Amino acid sequence: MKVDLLDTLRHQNPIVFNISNFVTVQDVANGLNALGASPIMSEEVAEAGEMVGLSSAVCLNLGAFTQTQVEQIRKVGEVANQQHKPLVIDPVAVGAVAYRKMVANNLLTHFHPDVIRGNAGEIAALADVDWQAKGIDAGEGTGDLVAIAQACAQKLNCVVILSGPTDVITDGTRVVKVLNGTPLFQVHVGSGDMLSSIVAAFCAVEPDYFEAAQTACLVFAAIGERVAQATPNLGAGSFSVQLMDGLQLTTTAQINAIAAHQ
Ligand SMILES: Nc1ncnc2c1ncn2[C@@H]1O[C@H](COP(=O)(O)OP(=O)(O)OP(=O)(O)O)[C@@H](O)[C@H]1O
Ligand SMILES: Cc1ncsc1CCO
Ligand SMILES: [Mg+2]
Repeated sequence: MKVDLLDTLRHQNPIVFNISNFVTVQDVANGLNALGASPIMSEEVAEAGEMVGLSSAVCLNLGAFTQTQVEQIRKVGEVANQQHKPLVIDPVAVGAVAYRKMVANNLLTHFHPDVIRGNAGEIAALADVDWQAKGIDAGEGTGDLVAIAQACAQKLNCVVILSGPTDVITDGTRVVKVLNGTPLFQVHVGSGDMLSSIVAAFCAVEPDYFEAAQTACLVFAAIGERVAQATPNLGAGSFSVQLMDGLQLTTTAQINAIAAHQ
């Protein structure tokens, strides 16, 4: 696990272009900025080419799109592929809303993502595995999470992160699990969106996207775990503030000291 990539990221300060959702856009911008990347957002299809051109990675969040935004998402994904910029997709709630799954599957015929990051309900839906997703949350299922993540990665020929209490990262064959984290992530809407954009930031500084994805998961989960441990009785509001501080201030040595992965 290349935790030192965090120092590279902070040194390079890569621009990450995000199409975010209106619910969590502030978290995504500030999370990236606090960690050491440079976020930029846009809702205008006419500037898609320039936006991708100035960025070192792109993250497309499918959290709350209109039909106009779907056109923009498709254009940005196509341009990212043409310009060989790393492309991360966050398929929010595709397991809970049939329309979203149809839109996501259609988008995936127009461009190829390098990494897909979702919870169990979302990754199961993209892999066509039976699962009871609950809105934006993972929901419940009985399937083997590693097998589901691998099936999704093989089907879509990309790296897949199936996040949750344990994050599963796979390229379809190799599998790494990140065991760090805190249940407080679940009481802050947008934890997943932040992680997806941070995955893109690591892909900007590490061309092996399997490595970039696992490092992003470890860094994010370990920082959350560390801030949760540091303050007893932390609640949802203070956790999100402490998490921002942690993203900015946590060192690679502090992450290495608690890193738990297999
Ligand atoms: N119970 C838990 N214990 C430890 N870490 C967790 C737990 N649940 C989620 N996480 C961590 O929270 C982060 C976000 O993952 P999660 O699977 O919750 O995304 P999500 O469902 O898309 O979230 P969101 O609704 O915020 O978009 C990951 O770093 C993951 O490791
Ligand atoms: C709550 C919510 N609804 C659509 S997107 C979103 C934020 C989590 O992605
Ligand atoms: Mg999510």
